[in-house]
Amino acid sequence: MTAPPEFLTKLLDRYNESGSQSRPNVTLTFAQSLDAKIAGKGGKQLILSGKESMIMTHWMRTMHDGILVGIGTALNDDPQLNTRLLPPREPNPSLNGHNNPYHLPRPIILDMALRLSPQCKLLKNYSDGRGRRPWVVCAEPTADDDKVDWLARRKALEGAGARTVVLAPGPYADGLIPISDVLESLHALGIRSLMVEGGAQVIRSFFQGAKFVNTVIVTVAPTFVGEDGVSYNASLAEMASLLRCAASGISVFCPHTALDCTWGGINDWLAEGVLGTNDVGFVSPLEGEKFSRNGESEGALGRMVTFRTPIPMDVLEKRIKEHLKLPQIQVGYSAVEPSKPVKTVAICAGSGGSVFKGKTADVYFTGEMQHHEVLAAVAADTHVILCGHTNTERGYLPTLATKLDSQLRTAAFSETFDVVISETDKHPLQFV
Ligand SMILES: NC(=O)C1=CN([C@@H]2O[C@H](COP(=O)(O)OP(=O)(O)OC[C@H]3O[C@@H](n4cnc5c(N)ncnc54)[C@H](O)[C@@H]3O)[C@@H](O)[C@H]2O)C=CC1
Ligand SMILES: Nc1nc(O)c(N)c(N[C@@H]2O[C@H](COP(=O)(O)O)[C@@H](O)[C@H]2O)n1
Repeated sequence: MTAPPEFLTKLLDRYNESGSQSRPNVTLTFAQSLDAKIAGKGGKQLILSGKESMIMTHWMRTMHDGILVGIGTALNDDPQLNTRLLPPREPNPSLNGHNNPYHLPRPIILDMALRLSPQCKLLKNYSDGRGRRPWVVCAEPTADDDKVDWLARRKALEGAGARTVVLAPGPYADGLIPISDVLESLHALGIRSLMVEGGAQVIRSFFQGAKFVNTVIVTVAPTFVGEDGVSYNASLAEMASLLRCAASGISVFCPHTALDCTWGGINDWLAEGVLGTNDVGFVSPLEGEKFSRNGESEGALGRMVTFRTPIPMDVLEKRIKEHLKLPQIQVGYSAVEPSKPVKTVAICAGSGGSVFKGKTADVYFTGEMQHHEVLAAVAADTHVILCGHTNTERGYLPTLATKLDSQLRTAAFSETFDVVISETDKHPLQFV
C-alpha cells in the first residue's frame, strides 16, 4: 500500500474544510485489550496492534500537524512517533524540513513539570535531522513550586533542541490543564490537526473534554491483559455485557450520541411525541448543528419544539407518557409561574443538563438531570420533565429496527439479516 487506507482519507480529509474554529481537529487513537487495558503491569509497553493496525497508525501520523502524548508515555516508552513502517521512499528535506521520507507530525508532550529527558529519542531524532522539533507543553511554576529547578530543566530541554510552550501558572484542578486551553494554545501556534496517542491519563483527559474530539479510532486486540494492566477507564465489570457479546461472536456497534443527534434519530422521535398529532408547531436544532462536506445538515445536539399556540402542561405530560409508554414521569414546575403554558420545549435524550445550559425554553424534557440543575431551571421559570435516562431512548428501538431492516434489504450484501430487538435489555432500575 503506497497511500493511506481510503477510510482514513475519508475520515480525516474533512479536517481540511473546517475553517473558523479556534482549536485543532482532534483524532484520539490508541490500542487496547478486550478488558480495556493499554499497557501491562507497571506500565509495561505492550504490542496490542497487529501489523495492519500499526501501519494504519503510521499512516495516520502522516495526516496530522501534531501528535500528542503525555509525559507518562514519553518516560515509559521513549517513543519516536515516526512513520518507519511505511513503504520506503526518497526523503524530501526541502519540503518536509527533515530526512524522514513522509510528512511527520510535530511531537507534542504534555509535561507540566518538564520531566522529559534531554536524551530521549524524540530529541535525538530531531538533532540527527530525522525528526521534527518536539514541543513540550508545560505551565509556569506557581509560587510554591521550585522555580529554580524548573528553569534549569527548561534550559536543559531547550539546549537539547526542544521548544517549551509555557501556559499560564495554575493552580489547575487535579494539576491538569483543561483540554480546551491546551488545544487553543496549540491552534495559536499553527496546529490545525492533532493526533492524540495516549497514555492513560491523557486519554482520560480527552474523553472528559470529549466535545473537542472529532474522531476516535481504537484498535481492540482480541486478548485480555488482566486487572494489573494500565487502563484509561472501564473496569472488566463495566464491560461484562460487551465481553459476553464478543465471546458469543456478536459484534457491537454503539452509535450513542450520534443517534440522538442525527435527523430522524432519537431526539426527533421525542419531538414527534411532544408535537402530537393535533398541535401545529415546528422542530428546530437546539445546539451545534453539524454539516457534511457538501453542506448538508447531518444533525444537531437536542431539539426545540415551538408550538404555534401554547399548550397546558398537563396536555404535554399526558402526551409524553403515552409516547414513552410510562405510567409516571417526574415533573418540576416553574417556581415563578407553576401553571405557565408551554410554547417551547427543549429536548435532549438521555442526560440533558449540560446541553440545556444557557438555553431558554418553557420546558426542559430529558431523561435525567442533576438535582442542582433542576433547582436552577425551575428557579429560572422553566418547567422540567424527567423520564429516566433509558426511557427516553429505548422506545426508539422499533423505529431504528425498521430503518436498519430497510437499509439492509437495499444494500448489496450476499447474506441476509434479521433485525431483532432484545427482549432482555431493559431499564436497570425498578420501582419496588
Ligand atoms: N496502547 C496504546 O495505544 C498506548 C499505550 N500507552 C501506555 O500508557 C502508559 C502511560 O500512561 P500514563 O502513565 O497515564 O501517562 P500519560 O502519557 O497519559 O501521561 C500522564 C501525564 O501527562 C500529563 N497530563 C495528562 N493530561 C494532562 C492535562 N490535561 N494537563 C496537563 N498535563 C497532563 C500529566 O503530567 C500526567 O501525569 C504507558 O504504559 C504506555 O505504554 C501510551 C500510549 C498509547
Ligand atoms: N497503535 C498502537 N498500538 C500499540 O500496540 C501500541 N503499543 C501503541 N503505542 C503508542 O505508540 C508509541 C510508540 O511509538 P513508536 O513505535 O516509538 O513510534 C507509544 O508511545 C504509544 O504512544 N500504539
